[in-house]
This record gives sequence, C-alpha cells and structure tokens, in this order.
Amino acid sequence: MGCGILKPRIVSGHLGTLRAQPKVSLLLTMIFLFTFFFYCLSGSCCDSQMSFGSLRTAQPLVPGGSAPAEPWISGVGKQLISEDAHENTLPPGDAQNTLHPGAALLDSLRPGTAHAISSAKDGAPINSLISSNRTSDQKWSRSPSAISVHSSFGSKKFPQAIIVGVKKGGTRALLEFLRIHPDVRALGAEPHFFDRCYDKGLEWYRNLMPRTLEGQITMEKTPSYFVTPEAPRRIYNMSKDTKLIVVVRNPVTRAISDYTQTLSKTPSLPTFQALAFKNSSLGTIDTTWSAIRIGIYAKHLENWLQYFPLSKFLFVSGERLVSDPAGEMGRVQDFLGLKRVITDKHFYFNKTKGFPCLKKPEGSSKPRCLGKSKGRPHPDIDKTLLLRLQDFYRPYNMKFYQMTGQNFGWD
Ligand SMILES: Nc1ncnc2c1ncn2[C@@H]1O[C@H](COP(=O)(O)OS(=O)(=O)O)[C@@H](OP(=O)(O)O)[C@H]1O
Repeated sequence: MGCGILKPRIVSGHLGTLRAQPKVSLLLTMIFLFTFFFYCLSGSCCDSQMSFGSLRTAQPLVPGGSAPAEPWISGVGKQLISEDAHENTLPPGDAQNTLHPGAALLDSLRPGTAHAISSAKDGAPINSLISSNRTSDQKWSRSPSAISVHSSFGSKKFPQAIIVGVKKGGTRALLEFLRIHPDVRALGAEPHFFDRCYDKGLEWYRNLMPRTLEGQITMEKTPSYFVTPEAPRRIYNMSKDTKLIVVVRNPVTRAISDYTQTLSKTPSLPTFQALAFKNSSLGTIDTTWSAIRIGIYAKHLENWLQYFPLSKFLFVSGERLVSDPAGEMGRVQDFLGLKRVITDKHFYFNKTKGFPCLKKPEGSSKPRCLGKSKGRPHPDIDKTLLLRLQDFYRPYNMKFYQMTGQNFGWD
C-alpha cells in the first residue's frame, strides 16, 4: 500500500479542513523550529541551560547589593577554594588520589567533562565530580564553544605564567579577573606544587592543568611560592621562560589581613600586638611570625632574582587592583602578551562588598563578587603599633621599590 491511496482519502473526506491540517501543522512546526533556531543563535538557548544549572546551586545575594554573596568559586568547588590561601590548597595527601588519576580517567573516558573539571574554579576533588551530576552542571554552565572546543581538544601544558604571590595580596581577584580572558586557562585551586607537592613530579603537576589550545596561556596561582626558598629554582628547572606575577600590597595591611584570616579560624588567637612583637610591648618586631616575614618583599625577591631576570616579573599593585582593576588588568594583559580584552566594562563597584566585582565572571552570565573570605573587616589595631610596623617595613619597602623600579606608595 503506497502513499497514493492515503492522499485521495483525505482529499475526498467530508471534512474539507482535513486537507489543510498537515500543512498547518507543518507550518507550525517550521515556525517553532525557526524560532528555536534563532533563539539559540542569539545565545539565549545556552543561558537557559545555564540558569537551569545554576538553579541547582542557588546563590544568595549580597545583602543590599546586586551581586551574589557566593564566591566566583561556586558549587562543589567551594570545598577547596572558598576560604583563603590555606583552603585553596589541594591537600598533598589527597591530591594524588583524587586529581591525577581522576583527571587522567576523565581525559581518556569522558572528554566532554574533562574541561569542566580541570577548569573548575575550585579544584574540587575529581572523584566527587565523576560521581555527581555536578559534571553536567559544570558542563552546561559554560558557553557551547567552551564545551565543544576545550573539552575535546588541546593539551595539558606546564603553566607559562604563575601568580607566585603574595598571600593576601589580591591573588584570587587577579586570577578570577584573568579567567574571563578567552586566551587564559587557569587552574582554580592552588596546587602548591613548588612548595609542598614537588615530590609528586612534574608530570603530576602538568596533569592538573586545564587543556589549552594553541595560543592560550596556562596559569595557576599559589601565593606561598613567593616565600618558598626552593620555588624559584624549581620553577626555573621547569622552564626558565615562566612569567611570574607578584601581587603586592602594603605589608602592614597585608599582615593584618593575614592575621584576620587566622583569627577567623582560631578565635582564641592572641592579639595582633602579642604576635607581632617579641615582648608584647612595642619592642622588637617578631620576624619569625609569618604574617610579618611575608611582607619583607625585598628579601624574598632577592632569592628569585638569582634565577630569573626582572623582565620575567610583573608586580601588580594590590591596592590598584581594587581602585582601578581595569588599569591594572591592562598591564597584566600586556605582560602576558594578550590582547586587551578585559577592560572597564567588565567591572562594577559593589558598594556592599566594598570591592570591584565582575559583571560576567567566566562561565556565568550573572555578576559575581569574591566570597566572604575576601574583603573581611579587619580588627582595629592601635595607631602606635601601626606606625611602628610602618617604620619597620619602610627600609624594606624602599629597597623593593628600587629593585622593581616601581613605587607602590606605601610610605
Ligand atoms: N575584587 C576584590 N574582591 C575582594 N577582595 C579583593 C578584591 N581585590 C583585592 N582583594 C583583596 O584580596 C585580599 C585577599 O588576597 P588573596 O586573594 O591573595 O588571598 S589568599 O592569599 O588567596 O588567601 C583581600 O584581603 P582582605 O580585605 O584582608 O580580606 C582583599 O582586600
């Protein structure tokens, strides 16, 4: 029985409208398909998938502000990244069991998910991503080009640029700002390879990296590298061409920020004054306390300069990263040889947060500020004590300005 018999039956049917029905439904289908096609072309299609994904990880708003309070590091990622340098760490013990085999497994078995995981802002344990729906959430939270291109192609390379310091300088903000650049692919978590995990070997390290295409830069940030005596030599041995970015901030404010972070975890911590001075009066400053020692930038830089020439460094002002993020990002992009894509239009100042935030962070269409652990209120420190610390740092700051050829205006 062919189509010929069916056709006359419909035509000869007593309901004349039957003849029109297939055409109408065909027309409606066409209209629907065209509408959907153009909807997708405009990008709205991905947005809807994005919001579907993000619905699962509801993000509260900053009180009184327009941006969500959640950090850019969202979802499962928060397990590793959300808090601070300490918590941004891939625990040395866990790292090999979770990241390396997991990443390898994903690369070989599920290329479509490898990108989402390796580029997760958080460096969430790979195992948890494999076994949860998060994988697909993360996948859909990205633009389609990112999914199809990055996930299946490219290769894992050693980072060509590393944010090596300094702790509490603004390193997270810098990395998250950089991540919106299409030619930057960065590991979200701090791998701590050159300080704590070096014995895992370079291949382990490379395997942590997100895949990159030709022309893209692989990056990571671990602020403790700057004060690790072995780090310069180890990085040099990986590649003497590595570009090194150091975000520096007034060492007095940095020390207080460091203290504030520890205090948030250990409320019984002695006062800042008790820790900063050897005999609790405003006597000798205790340079064995890491919060103080880290801020002697000139000393740490001397060690680095034994391996790398100054031209391999970019010193970013932590203060300007807050007051003029676009300007500072311009310098960073130039240093990395990138097209100036990140500009003023990517930032807005969130009054509630008191910091610049991104209008569209990587992988999201919504504005986002850094999390609660960034921009914490600092405890009040006695003015005399502050002046004493400022005096202490002054000669080191001067030396640092001289070495870098930049005046950061801390004095
Ligand atoms: N845009 C934006 N949003 C929030 N916070 C910002 C931003 N830019 C710089 N900062 C400053 O970054 C400080 C934290 O520095 P790090 O990210 O280097 O800290 S860490 O070492 O990774 O823990 C953090 O220090 P605290 O203010 O002491 O919390 C901030 O002052």
